[in-house]
Amino acid sequence: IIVENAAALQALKINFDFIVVGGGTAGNVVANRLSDNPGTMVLLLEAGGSNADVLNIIVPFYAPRATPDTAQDWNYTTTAQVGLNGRSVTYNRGFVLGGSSSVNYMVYTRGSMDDFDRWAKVTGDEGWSWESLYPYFLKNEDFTSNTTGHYDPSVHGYSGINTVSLSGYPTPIDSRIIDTTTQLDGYPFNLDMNSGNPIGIGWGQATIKDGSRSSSATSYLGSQYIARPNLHVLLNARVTRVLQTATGVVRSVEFVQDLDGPKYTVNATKEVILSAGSIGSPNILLHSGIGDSSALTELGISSVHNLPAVGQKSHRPLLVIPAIPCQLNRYLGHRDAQRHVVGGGVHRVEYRSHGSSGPTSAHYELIFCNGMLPPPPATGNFMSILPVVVSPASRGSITLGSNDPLADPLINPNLLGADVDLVIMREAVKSAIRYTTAPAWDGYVLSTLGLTDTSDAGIEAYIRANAGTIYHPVGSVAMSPKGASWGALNPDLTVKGLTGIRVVDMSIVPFIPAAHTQVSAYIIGERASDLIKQTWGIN
Ligand SMILES: Cc1cc2nc3c(=O)[nH]c(=O)nc-3n(C[C@H](O)[C@H](O)[C@H](O)COP(=O)(O)OP(=O)(O)OC[C@H]3O[C@@H](n4cnc5c(N)ncnc54)[C@H](O)[C@@H]3O)c2cc1C
Repeated sequence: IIVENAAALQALKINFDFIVVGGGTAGNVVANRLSDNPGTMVLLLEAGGSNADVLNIIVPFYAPRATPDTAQDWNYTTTAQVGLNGRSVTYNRGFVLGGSSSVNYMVYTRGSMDDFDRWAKVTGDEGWSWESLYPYFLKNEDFTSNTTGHYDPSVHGYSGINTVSLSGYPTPIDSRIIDTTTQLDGYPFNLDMNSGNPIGIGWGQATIKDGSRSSSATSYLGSQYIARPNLHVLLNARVTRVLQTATGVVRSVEFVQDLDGPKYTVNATKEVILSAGSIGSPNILLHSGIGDSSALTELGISSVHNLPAVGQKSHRPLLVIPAIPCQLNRYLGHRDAQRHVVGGGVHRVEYRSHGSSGPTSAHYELIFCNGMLPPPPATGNFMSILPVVVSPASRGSITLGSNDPLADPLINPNLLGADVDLVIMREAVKSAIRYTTAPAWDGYVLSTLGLTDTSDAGIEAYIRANAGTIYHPVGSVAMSPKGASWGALNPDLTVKGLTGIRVVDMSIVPFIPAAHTQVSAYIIGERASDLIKQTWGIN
C-alpha cells in the first residue's frame, strides 16, 4: 500500500515490525520477502518518488538519459580526484523507487565463484560463498530468452521475480564481436558469463522484460506485492538519522518529507534495516553518531557508537574510460539511438600484485556498444568499446563535510589511487584496440577516435584525462568476521556493538565482485531476508 504522506502514516497507528530505509535494489527485496508473511508489518521509506510513468527509466534505450542531472538521480559529484588530474566526476545514484536498479544500464553479470568465495573467507561465514549463494541467484531470476547457443540454460532460474533476457534484436557488430573470439588469441568464447566462470567473450544478458526495464520496483514491488495490506510504502521520505530507543538499541527512524519541513519519527518493534545504498547508508549512520567518534565530534555530531569503519577505506570503485570510439565506414542502424550493449567480456592480465579474487575473476572488462558514448560528432558512424577495471585496488571513503543530514556527503572514490589500476586500465585500452584488428572487422572499423598517442605514456595520459566511474561503489559499511575489531558489520549484517539495526545493500560488501553490481545487491537482499526471518522465527 502506498501511503499518501507522513500524517496519513501516523494516523494509521500501526506498530511496524520492520522499517526498511531505502526502496532501492536490495531494500525492495527485503520489503517483499518480509511481507510475504501476512502477520509481519513492514514499512518502507524511500527518499525519491515513484518510478511509474517515467519514460526514461522504463525504456531500456533511454537509460543514458535517466542520469545524471535528473529528478531520479541524487546528482552527486566526487571530490577532486588526484588520479584524474584533479577532475571531479558525476556520481550517479537512483533517487526513485527501485533506487539504482531504476536508473542503471541493466547489464546482468553475477561475478565469479572466486569473488563470493573471497567474501566467505574474509567474513568467516560460508553462507557468503558462491555455492551457498547460488540458490539466491536462481530465486531472484526469471530468465526469459531461448536463443540456442547464446546462453547456458542450466545456470539460470526461471521462476524468480526479476526478469533477465538476452538482447531482443540483432545489431551489426554482434557477429563481429563473436567471430573475433575464433580469430584472435586470448578471447575465448564463453557460452554464459554468468556460470561463475566469466572469463571470455559472450552474449550480454540484461534485466529487461518484454522490452521494458525490470527493476526492483517493477519486480519485487510489482502490483501484486505493493498491494499487500501488511506492506506500507512512503515515498519522498528522506531519512535523516536512526535513533536509539535504549542504550545500544537502534529501532527508531527520523525522516523529513520536505527539506525545510518537520521531522517525523517512527519506531520498529523488531528491526530497522538500512538499505540506502553505498552512499546513503554510511551517510545516515554518520549523522546518527555511528562512526569515527572523534571525526564526528569535530563536526558537532554527538557520538552514539564509535565505529571507525563506517564510510572509511572500504569503498572500492570501478573505473571506466568514456570509451575507445571507433569510426566506421558504414553503419546499419539509426546513429544516435543505437547506444546499446550487445556483448561483453572479462579478461585477466598477468600482473604480479593484481587485486582480483582468483583465477575465475577478471581484471578488466570490455563493453561493446553499437553507437558512441559520449554523444557522437555531427558526422560519421561510430561504435565504442568501454574498458572497465573490474577488480580495482584503489580504496576511497564517504565522509561528512557538515553536520547537516540533508547536505551531500564527501564522496572520494580515489579513482586510480593505486598504481596497479592504471596499469590494468592501460592494458585494457590496448586490448580494446587490438580487438578490432581481427579479420572480422576488416573494412568496417576505419580508425579509433580521440586516442592518438598509443605509447604507454600516451595511453596513461588519455586515461587520466578521460576516465570516469561506472557507478559501482561498495564496501562503505563492510562486513568482517564476528568478533573482529575491524569492519562495521557482523556477517549476519547486524551493526557491530548495536542491537535492532542491520545494513542490507552494496555497502556491506568487503571486496567488489569483478562484475556489475546489481545482481549482488539482489542476492544480498535475498540472503539478508532469510537471516532476518531466522532471527525472528518468521516463516
Ligand atoms: C548510472 C548507473 C548505471 C549502472 N549500471 C549498472 C548495470 O548496467 N548493471 C549492474 O549490474 N549495475 C549497474 N549499476 C550499479 C547497480 O545498479 C547498483 O550497484 C545497485 O543497484 C545498488 O543497489 P543498492 O541496493 O545498494 O542501492 P540503491 O539501489 O541505490 O538503493 C538505495 C535506495 O536508498 C534510497 N535512499 C538513499 N538515502 C536515503 C535516505 N536518506 N532516506 C531514504 N531513502 C534513501 C535511494 O533513493 C535508493 O532508492 C549502475 C548504477 C548506476 C547509478
